[in-house]
Amino acid sequence: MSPTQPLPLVIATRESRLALWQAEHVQALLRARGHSVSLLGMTTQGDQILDRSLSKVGGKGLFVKELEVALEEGRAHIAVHSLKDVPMELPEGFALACVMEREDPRDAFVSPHYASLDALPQGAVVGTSSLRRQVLLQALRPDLKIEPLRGNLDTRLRKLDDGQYDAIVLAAAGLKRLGLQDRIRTEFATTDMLPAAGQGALGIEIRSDRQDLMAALAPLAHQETWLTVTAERAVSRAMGGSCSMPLAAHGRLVQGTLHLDAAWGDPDGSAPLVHASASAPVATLADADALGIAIAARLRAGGARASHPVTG
Ligand SMILES: NCc1[nH]cc(CCC(=O)O)c1CC(=O)O
Repeated sequence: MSPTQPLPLVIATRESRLALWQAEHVQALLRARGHSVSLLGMTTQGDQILDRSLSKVGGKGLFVKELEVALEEGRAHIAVHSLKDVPMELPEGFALACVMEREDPRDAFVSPHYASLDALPQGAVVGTSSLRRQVLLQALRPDLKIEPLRGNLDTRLRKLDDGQYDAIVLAAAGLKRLGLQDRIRTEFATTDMLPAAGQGALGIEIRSDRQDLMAALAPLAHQETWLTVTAERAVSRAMGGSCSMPLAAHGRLVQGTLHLDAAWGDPDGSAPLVHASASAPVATLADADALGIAIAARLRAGGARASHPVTG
């Protein structure tokens, strides 16, 4: 029943449990469409450098570069990424073939002893290496001590269980995909912890000269998610997006109207974030991109900082 020619496909993937889950998820969907699909596991620099924050060593691209080399050399045909880790502009010669349906985009509060952020004692230690999470946590609870936390999901949970932190903040999506939803004590409201652009969504990257693959992957696309994350990523791109500044962007598509909230701040994370929101009817990726760019202009116009959200 496959509308396109069955293809032998190789998926390049990182070897963390979450990356493998995501690659196997895509493998199963493609197999169900008649393609024969194998996995090529690889380690990226992002997996190896665990002692420094990503913003200091080169950012998101560290998780995708080795996979792109495998695509370039023809050892693999597609790479499955957490969209949150994919740089806003792909290198020349690569394209996003599609974006798949989003898992829960929220951040999760994870702690062995405390039920929520509010339940943490004064001065408790919370682990996160994300500048966005750090600044948003500090806005909610200025007394908390934020400590760096790197590594894949299992590593981060182990460090929490070892007692190095009172609590950590993780994407709900990763925990749910790995069946670890029981570790979630509470999910943050997106109004308290505005998610990262693309959080919870998967993207499939290919070489842009492989239009034949585009056709095979098109059925895996989820149009609502694609529109939403395109707007979120446009904010990030227009703000010069990298993980060396705190940036959040979260969209919700309701009956054809995209409601987009965004926030950003200083690279040193010392000031409260500037917020902006806007809504517009969105039917195409170009519409979504334009809304993201408009919000970015508002964020810039918000000046260095504003304590109240700029809405409209
Ligand atoms: N930065 C690492 C990363 N990349 C994607 C996810 C989670 C899953 C997702 O957002 O799709 C995570 C872990 C986390 O932030 O807790």
